[in-house]
Amino acid sequence: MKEDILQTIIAHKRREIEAQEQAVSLSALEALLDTPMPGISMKQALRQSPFGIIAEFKRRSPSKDWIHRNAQTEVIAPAYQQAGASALSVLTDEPFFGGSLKDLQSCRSLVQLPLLRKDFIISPYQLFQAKLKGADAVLLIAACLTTGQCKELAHLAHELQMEVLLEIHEESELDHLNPHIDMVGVNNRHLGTFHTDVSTSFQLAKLLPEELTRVSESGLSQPETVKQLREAGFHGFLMGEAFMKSPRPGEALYNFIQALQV
Ligand SMILES: O=P(O)(O)OC[C@@H](O)[C@@H](O)c1c[nH]c2ccccc12
Repeated sequence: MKEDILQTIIAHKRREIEAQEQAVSLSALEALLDTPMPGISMKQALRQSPFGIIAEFKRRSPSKDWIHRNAQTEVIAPAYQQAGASALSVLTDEPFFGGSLKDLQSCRSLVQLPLLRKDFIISPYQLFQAKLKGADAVLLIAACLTTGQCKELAHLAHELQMEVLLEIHEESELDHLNPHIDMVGVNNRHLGTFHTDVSTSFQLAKLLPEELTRVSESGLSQPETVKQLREAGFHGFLMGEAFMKSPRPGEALYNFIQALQV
């Protein structure tokens, strides 16, 4: 039987949060935060850009292993901004993606773009961490949450002045939509099996609510595909590996944006 990697990651995540909470309690974390101030709007940035690329900082993944082992935020984040990214997605999961909250915090000090905390968020604790480290938006993955949990977390994210990107992979997960969702992302990769197919986005496009900012995620590498997705109604395009596998991800993004213009 194929092991479902998502279950493994979530089990790990629960233990990780438990340990973190033991070191610094939720109320201690809350006390560190003054009245939350609005962040930089990711949905606005995506709507305003003719390109809408959300460039991801990702060192490794369970499906590809190491993509860019020694990647440094100090080099890549400013280069992404310079190249024309609309927002940055920063993986903060350590064991499976080689990221950290430090990476997020570092990116905050380096760029003025909206930052998405990309992790497997299952607890309010992680939302406080995200805000404290400078996130403007958080990812909530429908496959990891009940509709009730999703609503509670999205509501808290808004209270903390962060926007919410809800990730879905199939039509049935649209039941996770609630009034606190700002953006809906269609992940072309199934998180359990890693199978990636861009037609997932094209198929779900017609079912996504008009008022939400729409993002297509994963497995994107061709400018032509991104152009077609835009025509299908998407505003944002979350891309990691296509750039990170290059020794100079900023340059790879620059070239990609050039190609979108022809
Ligand atoms: O590297 P890619 O194929 O361009 O994919 C980026 C991003 O969509 C992917 O990293 C991702 C989408 N949803 C996730 C949830 C958790 C971790 C990672 C992801």
